Amino acid sequence: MGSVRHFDLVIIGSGSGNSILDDRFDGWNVAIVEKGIGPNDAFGGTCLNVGCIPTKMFVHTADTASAPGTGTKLGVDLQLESVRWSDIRDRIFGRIDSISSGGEKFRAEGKDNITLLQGNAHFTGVKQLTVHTDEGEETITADRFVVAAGGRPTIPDIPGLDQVRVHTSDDVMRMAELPERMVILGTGFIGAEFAHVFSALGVEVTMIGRSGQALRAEDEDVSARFTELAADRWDLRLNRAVAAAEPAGDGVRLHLEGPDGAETIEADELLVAIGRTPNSDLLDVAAGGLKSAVGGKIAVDAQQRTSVEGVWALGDISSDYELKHVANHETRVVQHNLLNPDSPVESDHLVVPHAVFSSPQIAAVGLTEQQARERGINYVTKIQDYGAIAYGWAMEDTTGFAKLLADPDTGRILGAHIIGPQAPTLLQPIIQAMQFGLDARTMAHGQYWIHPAMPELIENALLGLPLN
Ligand SMILES: Cc1cc2nc3c(=O)[nH]c(=O)nc-3n(C[C@H](O)[C@H](O)[C@H](O)COP(=O)(O)OP(=O)(O)OC[C@H]3O[C@@H](n4cnc5c(N)ncnc54)[C@H](O)[C@@H]3O)c2cc1C
Ligand SMILES: NC(=O)c1ccc[n+]([C@@H]2O[C@H](COP(=O)([O-])OP(=O)(O)OC[C@H]3O[C@@H](n4cnc5c(N)ncnc54)[C@H](O)[C@@H]3O)[C@@H](O)[C@H]2O)c1
Repeated sequence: MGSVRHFDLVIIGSGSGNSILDDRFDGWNVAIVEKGIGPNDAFGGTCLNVGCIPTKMFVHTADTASAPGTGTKLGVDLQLESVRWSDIRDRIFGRIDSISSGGEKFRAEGKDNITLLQGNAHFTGVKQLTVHTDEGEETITADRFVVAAGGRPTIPDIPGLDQVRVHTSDDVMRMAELPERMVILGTGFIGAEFAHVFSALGVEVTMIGRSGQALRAEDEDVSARFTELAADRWDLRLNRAVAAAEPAGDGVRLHLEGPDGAETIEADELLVAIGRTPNSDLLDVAAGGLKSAVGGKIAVDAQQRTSVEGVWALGDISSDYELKHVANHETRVVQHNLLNPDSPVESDHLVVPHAVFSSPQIAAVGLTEQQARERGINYVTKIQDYGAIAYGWAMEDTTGFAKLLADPDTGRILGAHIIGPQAPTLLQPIIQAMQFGLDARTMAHGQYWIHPAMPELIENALLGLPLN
């Protein structure tokens, strides 16, 4: 081994890990290691480059393109004249790519005490990392490490898949042209969001799921409603296994096994969205002495400490949740614990919400009804339709609802599930109530609710809970 540079702190990953560094670290000698993500090897991690932010910019665009569908029932006939894909794509990435390259420049040149090492890294010992940069291989050590190396799209082992063009969320938003037909494998978050985006922009979408429901991790009523609506909008093939893939002209042909036997599907493009794999394998965390948890994630305690003293992990590589707001929270915990070793704090994962920005939107927090049942928890529910509140009449909504679960004796809110317009925004006051211990009765009666605004959905759901 040549000369080994030693740092006070090494951070692996420029997604959430990049937010650790502020002025309080000015006296520290820090290295941040990043291999680059997506087709352009970008700086700044998943959310900025290939995740939350571009997808939601596409979702908003898709919502706008869907306006004719919602206008008709209101008596407003609209027409979608054209979708300028390259303009949409370039507008979105014009904004994102410059933020990414600005962040990279700042990290590379902005502070004398921070070194940006660009390249693939893997552990070669406890608190020892080897980085493969363009200039060659460099081994570094540090007193403290933060592992924030995230995950990557999982590619299934399907015969013939290596012979066809496979898109993942990493590159599908940058396609040169919109295809006529797209097949999406997976009916989870990413499948549901991209099915909305591409179908709203005029692509014929076929969605393949291996179970009998789309978004099956959601509350059973929400998942059932979403599945029903998805089947109206897309060619939804459930209970299907993909037996093989092969090229078909310039596109792809999939051979499926389903309830009615064998079938084939052809499309111009294939998007695989069946979950994500933590990057702990590529990083060889075992060589660094880091213990793994279920699914290959790095095991951490409530302070985000790994099994090696002085090494923390956060975000997708260690968290049970693959959500940016969770990664951000864990980042703040690690930041505090680095700066205040004598008064460490713990991550709070008690009330973690999520949202799926499909059409309709979905947002949820707390227990699903199936979880409450399985755990033998005493609960009551109320399902409040959008169609039964004034703003729901204005929207002529006939499919959306909010479902609440609460403890019948104390009124404590146990879970909330919303499917319909602005679901994530409508959920936020419930998250607040659950986090700060506000019970359903006090929440419903103890404040004004703006009339006739959409949060009346929540007010009515709370009032309708059959509490003792
Ligand atoms: C399509 C999509 C949409 C999403 N939408 C949402 C959403 O709407 N809301 C939400 O809350 N969450 C969303 N997420 C999830 C969210 O993006 C992630 O939870 C979050 O970005 C994880 O952050 P992180 O810091 O843990 O990892 P990342 O941001 O993935 O950062 C890890 C970094 O480490 C680098 N790296 C990895 N291995 C190495 C190595 N060996 N050497 C050097 N560098 C390495 C990677 O290149 C990467 O830049 C979405 C995810 C996807 C894929
Ligand atoms: N709005 C958001 O917050 C948002 C958006 C996108 C992604 N994300 C995060 O990214 C993660 C990854 O998203 P995702 O949609 O890839 O994963 P997911 O876990 O949401 O869904 C994957 C789906 O693929 C299925 N599946 C797994 N293996 C399969 C196989 N071999 N063949 C067919 N189907 C298979 C699973 O049963 C599941 O239904 C999410 O779990 C989420 O945490 C969040």
